Amino acid sequence: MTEKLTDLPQWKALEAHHAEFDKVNLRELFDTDPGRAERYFAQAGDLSVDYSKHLVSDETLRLLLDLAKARGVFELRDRMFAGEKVNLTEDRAVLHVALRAPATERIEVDGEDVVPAVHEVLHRMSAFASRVRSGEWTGATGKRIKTVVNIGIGGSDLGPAMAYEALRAYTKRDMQFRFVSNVDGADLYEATQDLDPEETLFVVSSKTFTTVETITNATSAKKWLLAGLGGDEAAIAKHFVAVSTNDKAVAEFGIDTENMFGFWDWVGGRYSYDSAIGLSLMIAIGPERFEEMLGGFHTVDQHFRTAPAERNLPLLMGLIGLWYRDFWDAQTLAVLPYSHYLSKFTAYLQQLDMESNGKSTRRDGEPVEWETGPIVWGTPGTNGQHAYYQLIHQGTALIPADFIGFDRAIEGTDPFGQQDALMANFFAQTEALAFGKTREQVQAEGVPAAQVPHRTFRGNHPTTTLTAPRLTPSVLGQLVALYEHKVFVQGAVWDIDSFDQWGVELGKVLAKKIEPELSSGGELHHDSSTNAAIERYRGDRAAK
Ligand SMILES: O=P(O)(O)OC[C@H]1O[C@](O)(CO)[C@@H](O)[C@@H]1O
Repeated sequence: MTEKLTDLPQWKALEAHHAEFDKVNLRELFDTDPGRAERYFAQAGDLSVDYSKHLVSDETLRLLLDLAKARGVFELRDRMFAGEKVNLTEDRAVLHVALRAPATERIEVDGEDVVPAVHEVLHRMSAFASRVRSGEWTGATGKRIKTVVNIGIGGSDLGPAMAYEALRAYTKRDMQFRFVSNVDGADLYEATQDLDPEETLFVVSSKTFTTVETITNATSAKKWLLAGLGGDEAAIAKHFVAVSTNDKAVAEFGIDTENMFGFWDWVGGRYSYDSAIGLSLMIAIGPERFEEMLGGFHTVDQHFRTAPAERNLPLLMGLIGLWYRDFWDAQTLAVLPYSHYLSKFTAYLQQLDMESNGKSTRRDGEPVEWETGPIVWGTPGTNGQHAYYQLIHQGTALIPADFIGFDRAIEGTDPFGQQDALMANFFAQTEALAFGKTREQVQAEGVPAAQVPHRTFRGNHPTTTLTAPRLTPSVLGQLVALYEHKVFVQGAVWDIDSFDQWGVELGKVLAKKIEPELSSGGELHHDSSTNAAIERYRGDRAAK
């Protein structure tokens, strides 16, 4: 059994440090330390991170790094990279890093080098994507494919959907890409109602190929296709491909395993969009761009693996997040990208972070006695500024926030030159959050006395300023890898298994039980609230 986190001297030192530090504010920290912005700055690949607007000092960082060392974060990192089974509860290796390893690298799982298989699948994906893009791959009636519909959910949807949106400027504009995830029939209906089945390709993405939502949507999509193509079952082979680790279930569903792109149980769903799960994305941006993206991931993998602790960005970001979560009782983390293309980035991070670190059981099965993963939320700036930033500035909660911005717009996407207006807000917000506006400053502006308290900003709200020259496929890969490894660092310190997700099971099992009850009219055996809610539903359902 590992030593309890809160019993460690390093933890206790941080508690004592926090008690002292609590009284310090960012104004003072900057006033008394002119070198702060320069010192609290690190880079990984194209990513620059200024963490000086955090409630940390040299001492805080030293103590946090001590904690990481005491917790064996580096050892666990090395074991992950070496293909050891660090996903304890599922007895699996955790090797998303192998998905972006160059062909020259060797990474073994159970004595077998997995890198050649990764590249073999990438080659098949590239060949297929190129055929669809060029029109060489046609539908059953000989028409070229104009729309690709990805059917998947969770990691089999959020990753490709987020990355498609992020890299939209690099996509093949004479094709359309849609992402269907919700078992609500409206999702598939809206995605297909204006499509021609002859020109539509479905990519059914599911690691397990048993996920109810995905199989339900894929079954309905098959009906839609067959209805549109005169019921010719042979057409399925030209309009359906699968991405999965489960070839048996793919074959049973009726998709030829020749048209299946595989991956492996050592790729977690939320860590999978750089595997074959990214097939629809690869069709959209092309194999070369996809490769650039993988290169970006790899750059940050290497950084995480080799950069010294004091400059190691995933480590620093993970530890600073933990500082707020465990010592300042900050319950949430806002991730605020100043890029319209990153509109789905925070939703993607929600699964990455919350499904990984939303745990309360230690690796040895005992309950944790400290806080674990934060609630991750946020939408792109500047929209959020006109909605919920009020609470960040003047509410009562402490909300650390990651601000993500770019020095230049993607070529051709800002024809009227609005990038400075966007980024002025980016810089303004982190400045306002950190330093606020004192009562004296407000008074000096001649504000009526009654309004002064309302127009005062206490400041001292911590933010990370993360920038890159431009949003490219490589930079997207770098960003995602940064957050993947940050989540890893936190899970390692918290002593939880960041790679299982048992918490999603109970609801799934109950839904399976309840679905037939909704139409059967039989006796119900739930609690009184659930029974009554189902009865009301049955009544309304019968009335329609
Ligand atoms: O790819 P699959 O097997 O359909 O799973 C989809 C998602 O469902 C989950 O298992 C959660 O229910 C996620 O971890 C996963 O990304």
